[in-house]
Amino acid sequence: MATINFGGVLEEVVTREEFPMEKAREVLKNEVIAVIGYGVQGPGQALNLKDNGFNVIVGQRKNSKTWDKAVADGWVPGETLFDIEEAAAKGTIIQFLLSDAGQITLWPTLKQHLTPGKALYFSHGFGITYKEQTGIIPPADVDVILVAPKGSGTSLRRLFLAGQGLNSSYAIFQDATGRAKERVVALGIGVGSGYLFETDFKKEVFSDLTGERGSLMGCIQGIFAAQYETLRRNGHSPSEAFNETVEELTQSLMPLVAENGMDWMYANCSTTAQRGALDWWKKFKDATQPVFDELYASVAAGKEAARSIASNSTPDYREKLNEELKELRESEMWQAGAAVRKLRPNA
Ligand SMILES: NC(=O)c1ccc[n+]([C@@H]2O[C@H](COP(=O)([O-])OP(=O)(O)OC[C@H]3O[C@@H](n4cnc5c(N)ncnc54)[C@H](O)[C@@H]3O)[C@@H](O)[C@H]2O)c1
Ligand SMILES: CC(C)(O)[C@@H](O)C(=O)O
Ligand SMILES: [Mg+2]
Ligand SMILES: [Mg+2]
Repeated sequence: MATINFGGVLEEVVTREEFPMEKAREVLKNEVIAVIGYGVQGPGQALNLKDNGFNVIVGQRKNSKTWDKAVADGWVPGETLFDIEEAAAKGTIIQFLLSDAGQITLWPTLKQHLTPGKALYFSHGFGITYKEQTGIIPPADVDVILVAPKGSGTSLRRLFLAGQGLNSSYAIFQDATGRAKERVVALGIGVGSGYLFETDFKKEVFSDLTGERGSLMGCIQGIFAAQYETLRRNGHSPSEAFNETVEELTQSLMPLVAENGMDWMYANCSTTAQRGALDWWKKFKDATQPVFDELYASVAAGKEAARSIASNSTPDYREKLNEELKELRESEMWQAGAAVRKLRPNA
């Protein structure tokens, strides 16, 4: 563990220097890692583990699109690809990577395969933290661990293929074997994490649900839509409104923030822009703070979990989500975006 100062607060971080891939392979050399579910995280984690030299199998529903995707990705039926129950029976570490709602349906089946000494692995604190709603209560004689990549499974795989990594949170809920720590850290390194930040299941799910509903996904779309509408109402063309709301942010300014922070990005803009941004950011913070507080309270009360479980458990949940995504895609702002993307000089 390295002690690192985060803005004045000291935290322990696991690094690849102290826990290299060789050590991770040694720790897991006798394990069969069964990745259950092949949606977004499933492929990223399973393929990274396989390419890193771990013993991995995939469990997926037969006769499904994702089964075919797994075959196309190189998993071999009967050798490294099985139906869910068979994979769960074979695995000594079970990576439960169905959707959070799907985990509830599968739980009664899966728990029968959690024999003593196995490890149950999650990439989200959801199932365990909201146990009153999910019914996911593991037996006492298995390890219960978490590695949650802080980003999309798609990015986890892309960054791995680019020779980089994506940082993850890790947590131990239950250490039945005395090996939970080495297992979880080895898995974190194996799935392609760069650094591993310690947390617990509850903190992981509360922060993750807040982040994706907030600044990462929900809030960002809301702010884009509001600014775009203001510009359009005042007679600006769709291309001008989109460029000034989204394109410049993703193409020019966010890479500067990612590289060296907000003040660095500001410093690379005009003093006119700096004056305005420094004046206005606090107004935006004050306007949105009550919404963030409401959001966190809803997460902590289990209301976001209830909403997600109810809506993602209906037989047509995927079609319903796709309908709403289509509405977003077909809005003028994102249609303008599609046209703007085609005009990127490097495209
Ligand atoms: N998507 C991400 O990049 C991401 C990032 C970090 C953590 N996570 C967490 O990782 C886990 C997996 O997320 P995901 O986005 O990969 O999941 P997903 O929504 O893509 O679903 C994964 C698989 O579950 C299957 N599934 C859903 N309901 C099922 C059911 N009733 N029976 C059998 N299979 C069913 C789906 O067909 C799919 O193949 C979740 O706990 C999620 O919160 C996801
Ligand atoms: C990729 C995210 C948003 O970080 C993850 O939390 C998810 O739920 O997909
Ligand atoms: Mg999430
Ligand atoms: Mg997340």
